Amino acid sequence: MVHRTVPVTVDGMFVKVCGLRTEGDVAAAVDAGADAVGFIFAESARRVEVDVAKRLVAAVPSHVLSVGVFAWVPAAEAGEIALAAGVDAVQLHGDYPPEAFAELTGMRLIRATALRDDTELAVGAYGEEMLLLDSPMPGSGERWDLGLLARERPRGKWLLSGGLTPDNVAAAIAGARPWGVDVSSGVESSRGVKDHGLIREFVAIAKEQA
Ligand SMILES: O=C(O)c1ccccc1N[C@@H]1O[C@H](COP(=O)(O)O)[C@@H](O)[C@H]1O
Repeated sequence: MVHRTVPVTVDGMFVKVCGLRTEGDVAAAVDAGADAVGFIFAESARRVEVDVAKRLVAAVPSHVLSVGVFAWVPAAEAGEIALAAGVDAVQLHGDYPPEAFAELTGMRLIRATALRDDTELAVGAYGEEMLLLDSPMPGSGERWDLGLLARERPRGKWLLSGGLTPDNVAAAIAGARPWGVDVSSGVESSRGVKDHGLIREFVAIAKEQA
C-alpha cells in the first residue's frame, strides 16, 4: 500500500479515468462517479511532475483509488515515485517479469499489458490486484481487436482499455465483459486536455452497463 488502504468497493462497473492533470479534472472524474483516477508519470503529453501529482492526490477522496501510471522504467523507480506522490496504487505498462512486481510487494498493483498469445491472464499471477488489457500503444486512443478475447478471457478484476469513448464503451463492455474500464484519450478535447462533459458521459454510460 502506498498512500492509504482503500478497499475497492464498486457500484457496478469499475471505472478509471486516467491522465488527469488539474484539480478540475480530478473534481470532474470524482463527481462523475469514477472509482479510480490515474496520474501519468510516463513520457506523455499527460505526464505530471511529482509535486503536481501530490497536490492532485490530496484532492482525491478516500473512496476513490488514486493510481500512478508508469511505463518501461525500473519497478523500484516507479515505487519510489509512487511513494513520493502518495498514490494508492502503481500501474505498470511493459513486459515486466514477475520479479519486478515482487520488488513492489506491499503496494497495490495493476499489471497493464497488450493481449498476446503468451499473456498471463490469471489476475494476481504477478501479485497484482487488477489486470489491465490495453492496446499495444498505451494512451494512444487506439482500439485493439476484442475478438482476441474469444479464445480466452481473464476472470475477476480485469480492466479493458484502449480507445474507449462514450460512443463505443457500451458495445465494448457487452463484447468483452470486463470487470472495469479505463479511459484517457476518449474523454479529451485535444491530446492531454480533459473534457469534463465527456468524462461525465463516459462514466454514466459505463456504469449503466454493469
Ligand atoms: O496516457 C498515456 O499517455 C500513457 C502513457 C504511457 C503508458 C500508459 C498511458 N496511459 C494509459 O493508457 C490507457 C488509456 O488509453 P486510451 O488513451 O484511452 O486509449 C490507460 O490505461 C492509461 O493509464
